[in-house]
Amino acid sequence: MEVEGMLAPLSLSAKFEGSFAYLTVRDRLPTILTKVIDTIHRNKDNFFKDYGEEGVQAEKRAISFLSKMRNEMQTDKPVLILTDNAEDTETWNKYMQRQQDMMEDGEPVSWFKSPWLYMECYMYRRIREALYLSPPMDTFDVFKEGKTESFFESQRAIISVCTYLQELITNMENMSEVQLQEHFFKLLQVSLWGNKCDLSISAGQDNSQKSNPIDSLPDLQRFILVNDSIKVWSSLIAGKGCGSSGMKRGRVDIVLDNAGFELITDLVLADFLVSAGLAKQIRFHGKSFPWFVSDVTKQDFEWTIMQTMASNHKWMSASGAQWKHFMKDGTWSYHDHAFWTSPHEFCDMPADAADLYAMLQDSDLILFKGDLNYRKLTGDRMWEHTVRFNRALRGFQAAPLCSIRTLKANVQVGLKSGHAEQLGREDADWMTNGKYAVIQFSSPSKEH
Ligand SMILES: O=P(O)(O)OC[C@@]1(O)O[C@H](CO)[C@@H](O)[C@@H]1O
Ligand SMILES: [Mn+2]
Repeated sequence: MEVEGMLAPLSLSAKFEGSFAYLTVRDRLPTILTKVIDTIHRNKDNFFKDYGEEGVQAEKRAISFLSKMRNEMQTDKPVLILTDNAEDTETWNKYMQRQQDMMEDGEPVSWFKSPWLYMECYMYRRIREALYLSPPMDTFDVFKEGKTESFFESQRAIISVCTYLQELITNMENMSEVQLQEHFFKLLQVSLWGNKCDLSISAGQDNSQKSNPIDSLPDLQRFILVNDSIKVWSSLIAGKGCGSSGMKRGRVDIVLDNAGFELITDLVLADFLVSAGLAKQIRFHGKSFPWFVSDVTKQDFEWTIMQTMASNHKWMSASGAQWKHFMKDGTWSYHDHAFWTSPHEFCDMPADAADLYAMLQDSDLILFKGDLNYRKLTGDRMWEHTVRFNRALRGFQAAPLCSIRTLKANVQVGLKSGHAEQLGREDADWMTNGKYAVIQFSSPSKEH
């Protein structure tokens, strides 16, 4: 799928001392691991209550696996193959071989020498392995507490977006296309800024939404570096038209990122798309095991809808009830695939997850939420900032797609000449502090 004659730039890596990748592997990842160990330890009594002595042994075993990994990471030991014989174990081990083949002078793949994207994903897969090898703890979500807290701490913001949605739906019939478009732009931005609330960048510290998200939009506008909303709108309108001619069916795929407030903003956006007739079907894609601290799993997805329904706020519970209904009648569906919890760049998808690629190809629009998805779309590489987004996708063109992301890693393409330099002068951390954002669109019909 790679465009001929153009090599991809180097991967971001902790081998570049002082870089954000380096600081993440040196500081943030061990902090996250320590919190994971602490969470498991704090739940010891519960494991005993549920499983007796077997539960206590499992707790010890999991903690010992995780402490060992923390030590390997901090002393830059070679990365180990996975031994848990899960559905994706072989793929992961093959990927390690691929990385090994790319190492200079046959040096072993290791935490501080290999691509950051790979090593960070690998840490979450190893957490999974530690639990998998410690039954009956294999289904325990070490990040559940944090995700639940972040949901409850964003209650007021959740109520305000649900109220906004319900008022919008009540008045929708009399709205012109221009008015609908305006509301779409607003909800897309609410979903964009929802991405500030991830728990990986804050190493698990509270990062919930406190202010009214709709009121904050005008002040935040100037932090959106690229805003392709109008192109996203056009592709929705085009998808709608195709439905009647029997081509595509008004399908929108949302590749989810974080649970908590961000997930609510995605559900509100999805509800709006269906209620306004801009989409007939929404497919949500989540993770098949706990990932990057706050990412959505099936359990989180279902829990969030149930909690929203159970609220004693009228508009919040009405939203939850509507979402449950969408799930029940198939208008909405939830999917997971091992590829989303793999270390692959998305340009690998046609070769490494052909079934998922084929599924995405019948979408009218794919919305990729969050920073990690942007890193995987662009391969987490040191692209020049002026390189076009289409080029950085390196052939990943399943369908029209849009990345909605606050910047939390040193990769950003598609900027005008001079823009990155200006940002660098104003704010040295512009690429990693989550203050800036992009809504970046790419369509397969455009040349690379
Ligand atoms: O994908 P998300 O939730 O927007 O961000 C996840 C993330 O915060 O985790 C890493 C830090 O550990 C960052 O590089 C990355 O941006
Ligand atoms: Mn995330």
